[in-house]
Amino acid sequence: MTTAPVTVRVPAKVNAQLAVGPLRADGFHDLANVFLAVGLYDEVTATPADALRITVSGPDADQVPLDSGNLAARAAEALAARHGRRADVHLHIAKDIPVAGGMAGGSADAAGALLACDTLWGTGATRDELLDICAELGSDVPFSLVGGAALGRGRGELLEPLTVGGTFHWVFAVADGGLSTPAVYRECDRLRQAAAVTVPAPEASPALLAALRTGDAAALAAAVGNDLQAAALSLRPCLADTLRTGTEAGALAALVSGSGPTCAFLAEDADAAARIGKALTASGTCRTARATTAPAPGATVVAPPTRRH
Ligand SMILES: C[C@@](CO)(OP(=O)(O)O)[C@H](O)COP(=O)(O)OP(=O)(O)OC[C@H]1O[C@@H](n2ccc(N)nc2=O)[C@H](O)[C@@H]1O
Ligand SMILES: Nc1ncnc2c1ncn2[C@@H]1O[C@H](COP(=O)(O)OP(=O)(O)O)[C@@H](O)[C@H]1O
Repeated sequence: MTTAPVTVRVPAKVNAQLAVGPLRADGFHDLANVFLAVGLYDEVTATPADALRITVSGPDADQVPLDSGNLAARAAEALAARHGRRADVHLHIAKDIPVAGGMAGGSADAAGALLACDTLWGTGATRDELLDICAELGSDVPFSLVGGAALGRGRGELLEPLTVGGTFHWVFAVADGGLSTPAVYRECDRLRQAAAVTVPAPEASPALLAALRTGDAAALAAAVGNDLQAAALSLRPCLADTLRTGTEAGALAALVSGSGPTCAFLAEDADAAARIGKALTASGTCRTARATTAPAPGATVVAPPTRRH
C-alpha cells in the first residue's frame, strides 16, 4: 500500500491478422487475432481518494465516459471486489489513443487501471489473477496488459506470446469519429449472410507468424489481413480513400485496424513512414496521421508520469 500516485503507461494495438469465425451462441466470434502492441500510449494515474472518480485529458477526452461505463472504473471495481475493499481511488487517464478507433484504447485503460490500483493498494494479485480480471472486462484487455505480440484465440482473450525478430514501422490514419465494435461485427455477419458464404474456423497464417519471427516487413505486408475490413468499409465507405492514399504514398500494406475506423499502414522504414504520414495528413482523408513502431511493451508502471495535459 502506498499513498503516492502510481502511473501506468499502456499501449494501443493493431491487428496484423484478424480472422473471424462464425457467430457463437454467446454473441461473440471465435478469432485468430494476431495482436501487435504499438507505440501510442495512454497513461493511467491512480491516487487515493474518498470514492471512485475518473478524469480524462487529451484531444478526445470529451468522448470518454466518466461514469461506471468507463472500462478503467470497471477494472478498479473488479479488483476491489475481489479483495474485499472499496475502490476509493481517483483515476486520471491521459489519453493519446484514438477513442472508438479500433486500437483498443478502452482496453488499454482497463489494463492500466488494474495494474495501477494493484500497485497503489498493494493487493499483490498474481499475473494470472490480473489476466482473469482482464478477460472478464473485455476480449482485448488481457493483451493490453501483456503487450508485445501475441496470438489471441477464443474471443481474443486466450493469449499465446509470439516472437518478433525486429522492429516494424507503422503509420496510423486517425479518422474523425469512431465506429462501434459490436456494430462492425454485426455488419460482418450481415455481409456474410447476404453472400451465403460458409465461414471456416479462424486460423493464424503461418506466413504471417514467420514474417514476425524474422522481422521481415515485406513478408508481413504480404500476409496481413482483417476479416472486419469489408464491414468497416461498408459502414464508412470513405475509408477506401484513406487506404488508397497510404498505398499510393508507398505503404507496403494498408488495412483497417481491427474494427476501425483507424487505418494502419506498414512502412519499409522510419523515412517511408514519415513520407506516408505527410501524404495522409495533406490528403484530408483523415484527421491526423501518427507514425510509430511495434512491438511495444505492455502495461508498465512509470514514475513520475511522463505526460501532463
Ligand atoms: C475488434 C477487436 C479486435 O482486436 O478490437 P477493436 O478493433 O474493436 O479494438 C476485438 O475483437 C474487440 O474486442 P473488445 O473491444 O475487447 O470487445 P468486447 O468488449 O469483448 O466485446 C464487445 C462486442 O464485440 C463483439 N465481439 C467481440 C469480440 C469477439 N471475439 N467477438 C465479438 O463478436 C460482441 O458483439 C461484443 O459484445
Ligand atoms: N477508458 C475508455 N477510453 C475510451 N473509451 C471508453 C473507455 N471506457 C469505455 N469506453 C467506451 O468504449 C467505446 C470503445 O472505445 P475504444 O476502446 O477506444 O475503441 P475500440 O473498441 O474501437 O478499440 C467508446 O466509444 C466509449 O464509449
